[in-house]
Amino acid sequence: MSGGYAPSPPSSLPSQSSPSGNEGAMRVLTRPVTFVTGNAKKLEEVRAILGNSIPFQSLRLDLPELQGEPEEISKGKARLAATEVNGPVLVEDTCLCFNALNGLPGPYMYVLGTSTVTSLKWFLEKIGHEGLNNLLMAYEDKSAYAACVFSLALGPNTDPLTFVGKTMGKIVPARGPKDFGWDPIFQPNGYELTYAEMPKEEKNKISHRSKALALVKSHFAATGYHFQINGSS
Ligand SMILES: O=P(O)(O)OP(=O)(O)OP(=O)(O)OC[C@H]1O[C@@H](n2cnc3c(O)ncnc32)[C@H](O)[C@@H]1O
Ligand SMILES: [Mg+2]
Repeated sequence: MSGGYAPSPPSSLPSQSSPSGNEGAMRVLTRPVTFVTGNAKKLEEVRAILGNSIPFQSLRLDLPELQGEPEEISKGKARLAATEVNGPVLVEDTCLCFNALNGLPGPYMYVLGTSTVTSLKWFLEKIGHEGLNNLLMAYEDKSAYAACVFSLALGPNTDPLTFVGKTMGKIVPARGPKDFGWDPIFQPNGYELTYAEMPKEEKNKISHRSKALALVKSHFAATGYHFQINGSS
């Protein structure tokens, strides 16, 4: 595990308390939220976007992903992560959706509304940026969107909450550094640069990830979770 917080006490389940008796129930978390991912670049972005807004640490773990609707994949990952960590966790699942493609077969593609959603980790490894472009060769419509579903589970056996962020754009031949997934082939609407060509701070202002995380931050602000970590109040 990495992150700025000391090792956790054994109990991590959220508890309910109402210290003054008239403020309603307040959730006390005895551990920071653990962001679980196998992807170092995602972690970099999440760290940069969250800053110090939520006490969090990270755990590098490649969780198995059940296929299904994006929210179900993300929730499934959160349930596995919460059991693994035995505490509050945040996970996310990202997908890239091609509006022109509908219902390509295979276990790693499924249809969401009118778009085809792919498990791009697998797809990227198999066919690369050029292959992804080629999928759209026969279509004039190159429009696409990047979507991100974060799931927050406060502990094992709790129902995860989901937060969705979406950024519209188009698929273009690869431009820019190739160090993060499909960033070189996604050009967000209103920009002449691909995600990969943009300065990181710029991507983090407009990305699917930052939009979903803005909702996560609002949730934390609105629910008033109280972190009581290692005796701190
Ligand atoms: O452990 P997890 O968090 O699941 O990490 P992952 O790399 O498996 O991530 P996903 O299943 O969500 O990602 C599907 C693919 O999309 C890529 N990806 C995710 N977010 C991206 C982003 O913001 N820009 C470019 N590629 C991204 C990622 O590298 C994978 O190849
Ligand atoms: Mg994954």
